[in-house]
Amino acid sequence: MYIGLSSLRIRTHFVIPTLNHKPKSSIFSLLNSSFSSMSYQKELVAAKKAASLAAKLCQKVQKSLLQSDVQSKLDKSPVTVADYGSQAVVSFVLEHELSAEPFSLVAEEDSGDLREDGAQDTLERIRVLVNDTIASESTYSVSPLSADGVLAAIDSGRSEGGAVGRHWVLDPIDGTKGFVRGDQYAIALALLDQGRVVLGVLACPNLPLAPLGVQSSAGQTGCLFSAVLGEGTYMESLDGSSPVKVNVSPTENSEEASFFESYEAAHSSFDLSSSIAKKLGVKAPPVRIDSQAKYGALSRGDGAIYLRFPKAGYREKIWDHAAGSIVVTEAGGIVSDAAGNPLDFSKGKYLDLYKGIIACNQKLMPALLKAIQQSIEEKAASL
Ligand SMILES: Nc1ncnc2c1ncn2[C@@H]1O[C@H](COP(=O)(O)O)[C@@H](OP(=O)(O)O)[C@H]1O
Ligand SMILES: [Mg+2]
Ligand SMILES: [Mg+2]
Ligand SMILES: [Mg+2]
Repeated sequence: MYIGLSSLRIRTHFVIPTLNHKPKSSIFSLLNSSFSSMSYQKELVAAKKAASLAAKLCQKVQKSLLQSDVQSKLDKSPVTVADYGSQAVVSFVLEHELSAEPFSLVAEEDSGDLREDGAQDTLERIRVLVNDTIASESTYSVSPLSADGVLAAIDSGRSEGGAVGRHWVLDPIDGTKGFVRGDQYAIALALLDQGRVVLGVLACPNLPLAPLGVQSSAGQTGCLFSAVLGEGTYMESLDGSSPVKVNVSPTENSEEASFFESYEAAHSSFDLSSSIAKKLGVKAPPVRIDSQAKYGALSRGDGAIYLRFPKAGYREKIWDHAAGSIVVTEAGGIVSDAAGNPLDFSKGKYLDLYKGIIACNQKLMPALLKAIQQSIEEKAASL
């Protein structure tokens, strides 16, 4: 359903059926039921194991990060030995655990820079990290990976994804800038089936188990979020605890809704989000944290809204949102572009979207879409 709002056609995404809120009969419910009859239990176990092991590697590196561990990619963004190591570990675990299935992985990193002259020491550091991490998992009795084996594991993430078949989608460290700063980051792994996200796992080693803003006595950190289509979202400790079901904030009152955005000002327009928050009457200041840890925190109701408005021309990648989006939708939330259109993960590595990405519960969405459109129009008029 669409409603006209100014010149833009806004999709009232809040009535588009999700598995939790499906109408009695529609093409969507038929589609959903055919997906929900499938079991992804084996894939879920493998994904949780892969993300948890990769998190171990990242935690070890973050504790004693060396200057030489951080490099710059061609686009000037940072990459570390932990990004590469995490990608190799996830790729190894998935292939090992799911060896009977065809394997396709769309992942952020590739081995190009590690094959350059002068990268041998960095590659050796990654090789040792990867082998130590795999050896720490007692169920694997495999011989250590060679440098070529590590490069091959990283490069098995070269798939383009798409609308046909199954594809894993991996961000080995989402929020590398946060990781380097010692702040939040996430290992984000999702599974696409026929272009749709059907499973997502987010390992957030620095996220407190207690809600943000609430001091727990133990102050334990390290959360693992997991979601399967139609089965809800669960959170457990990365150290191992029973998963608990989580839900997005139920608030209908936008004045009491706090919102998340990037820590990095270059990743999202803070001006736009501030104008939107003002229109909604939001009283709390923005909660700025790195990575898809924002989706995890939103899924358990720590805040009620996520706003992300990259600069014009920036193209969002599927690995930055696939796992986070299902973690939020299975917790009862909605994730869409700034016009209310659902995110389409079936088009390869990139997401085509209007202005940005937003998330909140169903009740807040109409007011949020209206505030966004008004703020965008005001900004355009002031230029
Ligand atoms: N100019 C830009 N605008 C929006 N996102 C950007 C960006 N430059 C990089 N990013 C993405 O923002 C991600 C981090 O998101 P956040 O701001 O929520 O922490 C990065 O993931 P990586 O750290 O995996 O490269 C990167 O993909
Ligand atoms: Mg990156
Ligand atoms: Mg990322
Ligand atoms: Mg990354």
